Amino acid sequence: MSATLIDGKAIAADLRAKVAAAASRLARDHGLVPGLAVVLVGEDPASAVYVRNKGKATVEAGLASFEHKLAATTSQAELLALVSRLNADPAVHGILVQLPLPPQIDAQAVIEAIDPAKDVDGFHPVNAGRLSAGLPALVPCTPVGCVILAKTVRPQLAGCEAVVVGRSNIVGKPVAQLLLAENCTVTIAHSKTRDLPGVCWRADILVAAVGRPEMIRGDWIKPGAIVIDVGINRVEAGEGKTKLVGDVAFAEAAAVAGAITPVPGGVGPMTIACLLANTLKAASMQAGLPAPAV
Ligand SMILES: Nc1nc2c(c(=O)[nH]1)N[C@@H](CN(C=O)c1ccc(C(=O)N[C@@H](CCC(=O)O)C(=O)O)cc1)CN2
Repeated sequence: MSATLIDGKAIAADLRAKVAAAASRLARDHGLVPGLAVVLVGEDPASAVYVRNKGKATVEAGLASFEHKLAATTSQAELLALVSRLNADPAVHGILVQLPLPPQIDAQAVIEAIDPAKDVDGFHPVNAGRLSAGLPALVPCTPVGCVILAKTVRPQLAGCEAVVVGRSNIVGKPVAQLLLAENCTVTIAHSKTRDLPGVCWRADILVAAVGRPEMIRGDWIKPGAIVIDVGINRVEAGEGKTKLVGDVAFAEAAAVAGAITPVPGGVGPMTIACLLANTLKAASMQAGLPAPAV
């Protein structure tokens, strides 16, 4: 392996510590304790772990955590009623409904029911629109984490060729917008892209957010590129065991890239750290205070 390993766990810990320090100043100077409500519907084991980790990280950063666990049979109307109560609750500054949701619930309707000012996931069309217009917004956590990680290697991204593989509303599109805001030349590639290896090979910064285990091979990567792997795929590891792999074939890619994020321990931990930062920002904005720099 010749690439520098980008240590998402350490960078996320540093961001969480900065959020905790800013939260403590907010409480001391303004008596304001940012509150984050996380809603879990159903018993998906991975989602339950993520929600538990979010609650723990929230409390550790000195923020208030409100957890709502609903049965897998919860109706859309029941979930919308809870969102409406959280929108009206002054102790709740951020609302996150864990995805995926059970099939009887229309996730987009739920996202659109969240007050955009409390939308710490940054998924509401108002926030998505503001991001694409270059206006201040609550920005999705995983994409912000990707850009922070890339900038630890190359603080000035202006002029870089960036290729984002994946066009989801949650990662692909917002990360492309953020890279554009950094003055990168951005290509969004997807399942219908012709010559995907050739497109990836153009990238100084390659963001893989396609959700297919180890799809991006080492010989698709330009020597020296920064590779940010958003994929978290659980695959068979033999003898009845499983392991997590990203969307990038790590060992192959690490032999040619300049820097690369591992899975686990890369982008994943940044998602929760950026969620805390968004909650702090949302609480400050709702109180008419400037967003603390973290
Ligand atoms: N409402 C939302 N739902 C989901 C989001 C989101 O941002 N908002 N993202 C993902 C899940 N997610 C947070 O919710 C998340 C995923 C992964 C990690 C993480 O730290 N992963 C570790 C590995 C964890 C493991 O062992 O399984 C890592 O990559 O090191 C944190 C948060 C979908 N839903």
